This record gives sequence, structure tokens and C-alpha cells, in this order.
Amino acid sequence: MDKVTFHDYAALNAEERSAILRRSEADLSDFLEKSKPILEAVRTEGDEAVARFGRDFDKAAVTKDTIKATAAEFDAAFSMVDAETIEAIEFGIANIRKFHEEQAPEAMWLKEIRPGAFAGDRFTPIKSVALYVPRGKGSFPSVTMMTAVPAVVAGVPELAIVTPPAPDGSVDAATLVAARLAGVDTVYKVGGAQAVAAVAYGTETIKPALKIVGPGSPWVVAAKRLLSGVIDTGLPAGPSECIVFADDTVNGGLAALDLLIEAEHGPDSSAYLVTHSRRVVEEALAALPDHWSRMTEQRVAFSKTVLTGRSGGIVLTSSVQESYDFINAYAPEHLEILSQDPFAHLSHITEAAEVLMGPHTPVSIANFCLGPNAVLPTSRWARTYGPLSVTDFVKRSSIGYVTASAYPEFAKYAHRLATYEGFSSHANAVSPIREDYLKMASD
Ligand SMILES: NC(=O)c1ccc[n+]([C@@H]2O[C@H](COP(=O)([O-])OP(=O)(O)OC[C@H]3O[C@@H](n4cnc5c(N)ncnc54)[C@H](O)[C@@H]3O)[C@@H](O)[C@H]2O)c1
Ligand SMILES: N[C@H](CO)Cc1c[nH]c[nH+]1
Ligand SMILES: [Zn+2]
Repeated sequence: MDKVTFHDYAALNAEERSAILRRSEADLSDFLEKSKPILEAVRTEGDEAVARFGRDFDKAAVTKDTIKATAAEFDAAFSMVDAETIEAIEFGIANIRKFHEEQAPEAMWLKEIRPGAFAGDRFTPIKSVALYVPRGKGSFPSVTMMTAVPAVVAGVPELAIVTPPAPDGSVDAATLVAARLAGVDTVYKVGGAQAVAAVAYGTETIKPALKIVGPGSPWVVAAKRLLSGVIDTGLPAGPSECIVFADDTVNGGLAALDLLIEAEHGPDSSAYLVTHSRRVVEEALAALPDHWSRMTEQRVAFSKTVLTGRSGGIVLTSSVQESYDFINAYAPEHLEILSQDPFAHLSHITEAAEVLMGPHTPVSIANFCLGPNAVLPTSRWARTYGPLSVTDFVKRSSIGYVTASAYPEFAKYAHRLATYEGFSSHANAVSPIREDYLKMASD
């Protein structure tokens, strides 16, 4: 059997421990270098470059005139996707919408900070956002749902999906179905670095957007990084990753089953089983061949690359506390807590973008249809970013309102601080000069 990477955590030195934390995204230098001319070509040549890169990188029959999916293509998609898949998309959208409606902030709040002085926040939709839906090592109607639903709940008026075309020049049919059912009717057939450039700069066909969200391959991650001064690139979401944490109350075969979920995304994914139970490790190793025998050849190859390489495998700790410490240091995108009592572990884990509780909540359910967003920060960004949410599609303005009765006290203190900081106009604006003008207005 292929040798699954195994770490006896207590025996590792500091350097070996930090090597396990490393993700494939850590070194993007090659992608950054190769993306630069792609971005520049899209900026200067527009649609011409978009179509050319579609032919070069996606081997797709796309021309300048077919970059935008037509209404007829949307209609046709509904007859191409089977009824059960459409029903699953509807089920997912309903749950994702419910979750994000609950999450949406109040349009405005205003509180009396001092008698007669009010302050709060107002949230308004971002005017235009592009949604990146990957298509390379899979097609992703689920990413369409996860990006489109919160954007629609937030009320973004201009939404467009960018997604790589298939060799026949088509958009994945289920992606079109999910887009329309979620409320997005603009889809451009462009992927990779060129998609990020197209929505950052705009082309003859593609409208520029203020922000782009959505996960992608290192090409997408690299382009976002290079264009972060031109377009808001949102939370960093690269190759999928997961920790399956198991205590000694579950079967290791179940842990192995779930370990393969995110390990099968691609050779650049990361996936670890973390446990302090040697029994769980032995059961997991024994179960893997059986699980592999039920997977497609491509997914077996991807997951074997991950689990036998440097970004996946098994971490055996010496205690449950050591498992918590490793998980918090790793800061995974997805974390499963496989335990009969998952809530006993929850408070010990603070650095994970998504925590899925107990043996009935595998990553697959959350990836597709539970409700919380499955577009999540990768590469340890869970230490500062959260999942994609409605708040990614709105911006916040502060609102302040000082009444005449509250003004004198605020003016006194503002004047003092303005004087200290050396800003004479700031001070004048809250001096008796203002009161003279206010009197004139009311005379
Ligand atoms: N973090 C999340 O929330 C999340 C969710 C879903 C998927 N993902 C991840 O997103 C990624 C999707 O990757 P993917 O490859 O399937 O789709 P993708 O659409 O991100 O990348 C494919 C595109 O990359 C470009 N490309 C490929 N080879 C190229 C080359 N040699 N030169 C220039 N450009 C090239 C092409 O334009 C192609 O269309 C996976 O790593 C998956 O794990 C992450
Ligand atoms: N695992 C991805 C997020 O990291 C989401 C997804 C969609 N389809 C399959 N998986
Ligand atoms: Zn997944």
C-alpha cells in the first residue's frame, strides 16, 4: 500500500512541526511571475486576450463574441441537468439563503452615546461584485450558490460570475442553473488569472467590478494578489484543506472516510487526521484501501498525492491538549470534530474557519448544502479572516448625529484635542465662531 505520511507529533522538533503547517500556497512565486503577462495582456487587449487565453489554457472554443453566456444557454442548461440535481441545488440554496438572511446585519443602528448625541453604523451594498466559480479539477455549482446567495441577500445590484469554459465553449450547466436560481444572470466564460484581470480592468464585454470573491487555483490566488491595488480581492481562498480531529470515542475508519473528502480536490490540497488515539490511527490506515477502491481514478491519484506527501497524512499526538495545540497552530479551513461529545472540545479550538461537530456533520454536507458558507480562508488565514458572508458584499458607514443640546460639551472637548494636535481649522469649527453662524441661520 502507498505509505501514508505519519507524524508522531511529540517526537518532532520545532522545524519539523512548522513544516507540517506549510500549505502549497506558501510559495506562489512561479504563478506570480507567469500571471504578470496574462494580466497585462488582458489590460491592454481586452476581449481579444480573454478569448486567446480561453483557447490556450482551457482548450476552449470561445471567441470574443461568445464570452458572455446568453439567455438561451441558461434555458438550455435547465434541460441538461437532471431533476434530482436541480432539486439538490434548490435544497442547498434554500438553506444557504436562510443562513445568510439570519446573518445579515441590520441596515442601520443608531445608539445614544451621551444624552442628545447619537452614533451608529449603516450598511449599504457594494455596487458591483464579481463571483469566481472554479472549473478545472471539478465543476462547482456549489461555489455558485455559496457566492451568489449572500451577494443577493446583501442586495448587490451588479453581480457577474466568471468561470472557465469547457472545451466546447460552454459553461457548466449546473453552474448556470444554480446562478439563475440564486438570482444571478450574468456569466462570463473566463477563468484563471485572466478572469481576475478582466473584472479588475474591464474589457469590451466584461464590466469592471469593485470586488471579486470566490475560491480558485493558485492562478487565481496569484492574480488576486497582483491586482489587490486595482480591485478588492476579499478573503484569500485557495486550494481546499481540512483537519479531521478524532478523539477515542469514534472508529478510525470513519475518520479515514472523511479525511479523503478534501484530500481529493487536487494534488495541492492539504488534509490531516489528528488524533491522540493510536487505535484510531490503526483503524484509519486499515480502512483507507477500501475507501480508495470506491473512488474514481483521478480522485484516488489526487488524494494519494496529498496523503503520502508533505501536505497531508496522520498526526498522532500524545494528548488531546496537544491535538488542540496543533489544530490552533494549523488554523484549518475546515475542521471536523469526530467525537460522541464534540461540544466538549469546541471551546479549546479557536483557529479554524469552519468547525463541523460530530459524526453526522461531514465536510461534504457543509460544502454543499448545510447553510454556512463553504468559501473559507485557506493557508492559515483563518487566524484573521472568517468565512465568506453577507458582510463581504456590503460596506459600513458610520453615522453620527449631535443635537443642539449635546453640542456644547462635545465642542469643548473637540476644541481641546484639536488645539493639542495643532489643527487650527478643526478648533475654529468648534469655537464660538460656529455659534455666531448658527445664530445667523436661526435669525
Ligand atoms: N477555499 C475554498 O473555499 C474552495 C472552494 C472550492 C474549491 N476550492 C479550490 O479551488 C481550486 C479550484 O481549482 P481548479 O483548477 O479546479 O479551477 P480554477 O478555475 O481555479 O483554475 C482553472 C483555471 O486556471 C488557469 N490555468 C490552468 N493552468 C494554467 C496555466 N498553465 N497557465 C495559466 N493559467 C492556467 C486556467 O485559466 C483555468 O481556467 C482547487 O484548488 C480547490 O481546492 C477552494
Ligand atoms: N471544499 C470546498 C471548499 O474548500 C468546497 C467544495 C465544493 N465542491 C466540493 N467542495
Ligand atoms: Zn470540498
